[in-house]
Amino acid sequence: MTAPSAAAETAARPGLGTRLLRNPLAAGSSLVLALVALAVVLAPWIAPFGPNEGDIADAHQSASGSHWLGTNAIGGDIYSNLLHAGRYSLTGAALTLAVASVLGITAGLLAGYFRGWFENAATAVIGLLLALPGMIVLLAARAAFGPSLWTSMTIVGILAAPAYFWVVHASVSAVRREPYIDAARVSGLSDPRIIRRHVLAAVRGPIFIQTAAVAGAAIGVQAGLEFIGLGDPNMVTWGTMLNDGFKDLYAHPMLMIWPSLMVSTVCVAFTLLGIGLRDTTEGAAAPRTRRRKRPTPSPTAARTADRDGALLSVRGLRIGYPQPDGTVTEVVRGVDLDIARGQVHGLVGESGSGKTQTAFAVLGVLPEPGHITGGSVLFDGTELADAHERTYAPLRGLRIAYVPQEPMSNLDPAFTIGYQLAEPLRRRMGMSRAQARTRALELLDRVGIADPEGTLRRYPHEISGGMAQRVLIAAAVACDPDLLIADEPTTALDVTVQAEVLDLLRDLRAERGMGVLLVTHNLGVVADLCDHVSVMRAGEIVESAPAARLFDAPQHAYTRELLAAVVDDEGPARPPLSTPNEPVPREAAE
Ligand SMILES: Nc1ncnc2c1ncn2[C@@H]1O[C@H](COP(=O)(O)OP(=O)(O)OP(=O)(O)O)[C@@H](O)[C@H]1O
Repeated sequence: MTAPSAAAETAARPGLGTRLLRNPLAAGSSLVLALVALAVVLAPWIAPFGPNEGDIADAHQSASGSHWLGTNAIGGDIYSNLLHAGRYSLTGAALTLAVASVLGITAGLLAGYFRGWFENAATAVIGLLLALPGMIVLLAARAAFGPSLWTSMTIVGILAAPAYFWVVHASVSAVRREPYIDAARVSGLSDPRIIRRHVLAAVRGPIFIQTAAVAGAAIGVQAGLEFIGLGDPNMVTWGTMLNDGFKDLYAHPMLMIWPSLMVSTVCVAFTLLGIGLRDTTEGAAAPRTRRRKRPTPSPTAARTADRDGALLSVRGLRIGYPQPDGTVTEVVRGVDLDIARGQVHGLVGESGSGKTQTAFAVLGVLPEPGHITGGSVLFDGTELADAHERTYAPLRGLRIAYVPQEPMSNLDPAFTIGYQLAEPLRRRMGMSRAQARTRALELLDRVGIADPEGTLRRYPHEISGGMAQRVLIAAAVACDPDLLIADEPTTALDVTVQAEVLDLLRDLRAERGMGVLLVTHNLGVVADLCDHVSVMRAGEIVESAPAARLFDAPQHAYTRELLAAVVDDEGPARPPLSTPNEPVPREAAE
């Protein structure tokens, strides 16, 4: 990750409101909608006449000083009627929006985030709604409940819910795999909070755009329904005005033109607002798409006693992925490892050897449908291998922390660094806003960030990769964890920053006495930091030894192969890539 320019480092991203105002489409359409809304809200005060108030003797008058837009067939003032009608038309559209958004957004969020049976049930119901012939339903409702604007618009809202559902479901399905969502979960935040703060923030752009589209459609549909006579004839709306005007279309075309103009203006303004919103929100808080392992609870394993006082003791860990043909592919096969307090245990091996899967099993965030098929993961006396989320709740983010591989992807682009550091401190440690801020400043200072105050105010795209990794380390150690799991914490960084981050981890380990599980493919990093090393290949640990011994006298042929690849004056290099997942006999050492 290269550092952005200084300008980019200090540039503050304007808020959504400011960006909207800078977009001509969004600003212009918002202005038109605001004026219309203001005029209809103030109708009782600014309209010279009440709704349909008039004298039959004044019927069909042309525009004049007393009737600015003329009068209708019963002498009602058209200008006043337009304003009064707008109240009902806009309220009806708001009702449709409320019903559609509450149903569609809630169902889309829950189905996209939790999946499972709710997703199946929700998609079935949504499919059913899409299959319903809307007009028949509205006609049936009119027959059953009589002419009612509110009933019609509620039904239109229910029928419009799928529009929200699909947009939100698709966005949540994409964002739920983002590392920053995993990171939020690993830091101990609850699902409702992650949905509210991180998922909703990432999908709000599509929701805004959809809202503008549904609002415009609701106004149009409502006018159309009333125009064909499905509305309440006692209520003045733009649709009923169209219906009245149609009766005198040829003799008095203006009776139709004025309400048509209002309906068209509002619909077009909503559509343009949607386009402006799309231009404004896209690329701002849009999630980066990168498929990565996803969290899920883990099942099955035997309970055992605490082993030799180790902080973390893994025995015979097996992880499998069910296949469509009913078999289970095991990607980790019988891993044993122990980590004492204050010890850095390196887990090395080629890409795909199962290092990250092992780390995720300890964290209880294996991606679906992966699960632990055997073995035990004992953390400070608590068995985690078949643990429920309740068991993890007091551990993840508090006693077991995680530093991920790609710093940028693990920070939520929609929130400032300060918010992302302070939120877990407030939620998990019960700190006040001021205390969390002070602690966040201390942490940023501790991890070597030169301008903690400024950094707190920045968004992830305004800091460099090295700073982002420091921020994530600060977040991980914020709650003074007993065990830190760092997955390739320096891979995404350039060499100088790598060295600094390793120094930082070494210092923090010494200060806090944390046990550290360091997942890496880089033997240089292992040599620099680890007390003990386990070498993984094809889902198995082929050699495990104190670091000094492993480097001096490697026992296994594969370890020697790895070491041979890094004996280079240039420094550490990637280990060789043997065939992944090829089973290696444990006794293959020469
Ligand atoms: N979601 C998944 N579904 C099925 N198999 C998976 C999934 N995630 C990982 N695997 C498989 O598990 C094996 C181990 O993957 P893992 O990510 O633990 O490797 P790793 O040693 O951490 O590699 P790297 O250094 O490249 O991250 C690989 O063969 C991989 O294909």
